[in-house]
Amino acid sequence: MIVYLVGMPGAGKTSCGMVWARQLGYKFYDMDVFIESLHGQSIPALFESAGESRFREIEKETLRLISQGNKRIIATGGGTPCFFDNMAFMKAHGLVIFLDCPVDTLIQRLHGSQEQRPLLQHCRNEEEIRKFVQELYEQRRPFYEQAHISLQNYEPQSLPQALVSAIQHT
Ligand SMILES: Nc1ncnc2c1ncn2[C@@H]1O[C@H](COP(=O)(O)OP(=O)(O)O)[C@@H](O)[C@H]1O
Ligand SMILES: O=C(O)C1=C[C@@H](OP(=O)(O)O)[C@@H](O)[C@H](O)C1
Ligand SMILES: [Mg+2]
Repeated sequence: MIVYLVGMPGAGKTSCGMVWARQLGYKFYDMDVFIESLHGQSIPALFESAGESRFREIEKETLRLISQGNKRIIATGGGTPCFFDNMAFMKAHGLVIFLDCPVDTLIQRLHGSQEQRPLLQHCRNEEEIRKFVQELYEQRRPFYEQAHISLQNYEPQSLPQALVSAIQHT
């Protein structure tokens, strides 16, 4: 079983995926980290040098590359399910979990971590982050909602029962 975590930047895909994988005895892969080591560049540097559309192609290739094997949790990037046929691909290859985090929480978490997140680099203050994140969320929600399971009120410290049950039943 491959478990894909999808959701907005700051939703906790990376932090939850790492801990839940350990608790399940699964391997953990973070797509952004994988891309960074494969290309020897940070995500912001890759956006800068190659541009977003090339990044999306790399992301698509990487998704296919790490979707081999079993017992792994993959933390995707926030945009992964929204480009090409990535969502259909993930649904066909495993269990897709939407980490559905309130926009207010996202804004709190993203404020101050803009350097690592190229999409937010143009935002000059909290108000601009709010507007950008709200619009992005509205635009992406139709993709995220195609996930097999949506989770709210999750945290890294507690492995969601819905995830455990879904794994047991497949
Ligand atoms: N309950 C929580 N669940 C997930 N992340 C949390 C929580 N509380 C605080 N955080 C923090 O929010 C940030 C989430 O970022 P990250 O895991 O990188 O998200 P993503 O990979 O979805 O962009 C981290 O700094 C993490 O420490
Ligand atoms: O939302 C996006 O389009 C992106 C989210 C990032 O990952 P996180 O969701 O882990 O921040 C990273 O893949 C890249 O900066 C683009
Ligand atoms: Mg992440």
